[in-house]
Amino acid sequence: MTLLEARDLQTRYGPGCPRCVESTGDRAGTNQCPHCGSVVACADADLSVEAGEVVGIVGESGSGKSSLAELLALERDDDATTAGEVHYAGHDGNLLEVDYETRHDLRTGEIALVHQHIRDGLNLEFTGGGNVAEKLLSAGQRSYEDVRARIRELFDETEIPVARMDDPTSTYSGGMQRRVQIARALATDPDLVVLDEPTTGLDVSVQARVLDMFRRVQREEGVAAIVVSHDLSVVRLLADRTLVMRHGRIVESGLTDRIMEDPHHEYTQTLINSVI
Ligand SMILES: Nc1ncnc2c1ncn2[C@@H]1O[C@H](COP(=O)(O)OP(=O)(O)OP(=O)(O)O)[C@@H](O)[C@H]1O
Repeated sequence: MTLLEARDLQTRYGPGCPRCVESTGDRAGTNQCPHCGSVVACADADLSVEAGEVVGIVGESGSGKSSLAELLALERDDDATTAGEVHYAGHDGNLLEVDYETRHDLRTGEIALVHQHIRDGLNLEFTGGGNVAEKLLSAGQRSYEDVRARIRELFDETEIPVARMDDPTSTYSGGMQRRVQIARALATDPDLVVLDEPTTGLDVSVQARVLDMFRRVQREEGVAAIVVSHDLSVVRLLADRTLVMRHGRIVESGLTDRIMEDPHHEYTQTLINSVI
């Protein structure tokens, strides 16, 4: 079953002009319009995600991965002008055009975003449990006991010591903070989790443990995911299918194994050679 289908997604920063899209992208070798100076962070982006599937988005810094991921996670950036369509199973119409309440319901229920920067996703002054509780409360849960029980379950699942749930999140290690973000994202049993650079700021050994944990939970829960990373090894570990972005465009897509073994685009070949 197709969970999410996106067509012609576009995010632009700046005033824009009629030539922005044709003057940027892979062939133009830039994401900045030479006529008006706007940055076309992503354009012409089509993709779909099946239920339970993991789709990776990889590309160098500035290639537009976060911009695309934010559109897919229904995150609004007031600095940006956006266009395109996002359709989601069980909902009519284009989700980029729905009212605030519908967007809020989707984002506290079915679609969860794990931000690249911890501070965008967590309040470090709250306890670890409090960060997860906030999400449960905004999704309508009211019983104190049920909320505490769910937090314990989620801490267990994401391998955070339950005994630390009432400690301020600022006292957690980087790996634990990332786990709290994931626990918070999973709290309302979403169908889709968007992970933006899940390994940012973590040591290599901690990265591996967080990714292994996420892979296990993702499979056990059957939740679909979009994983954004500049690091091909992250996408290789998690993603069934991969999209490669450059200068704000998807330049290659396919099964992750195929992309790794037989990359078609010159840029993908360079990315792969740089990690081998
Ligand atoms: N608020 C903003 N104002 C102006 N330009 C922006 C803004 N946010 C992003 N951009 C530009 O949009 C382009 C795409 O940025 P984006 O963050 O989506 O890329 P990315 O591939 O996720 O990069 P990174 O891995 O470094 O986060 C970049 O050129 C960036 O400078």
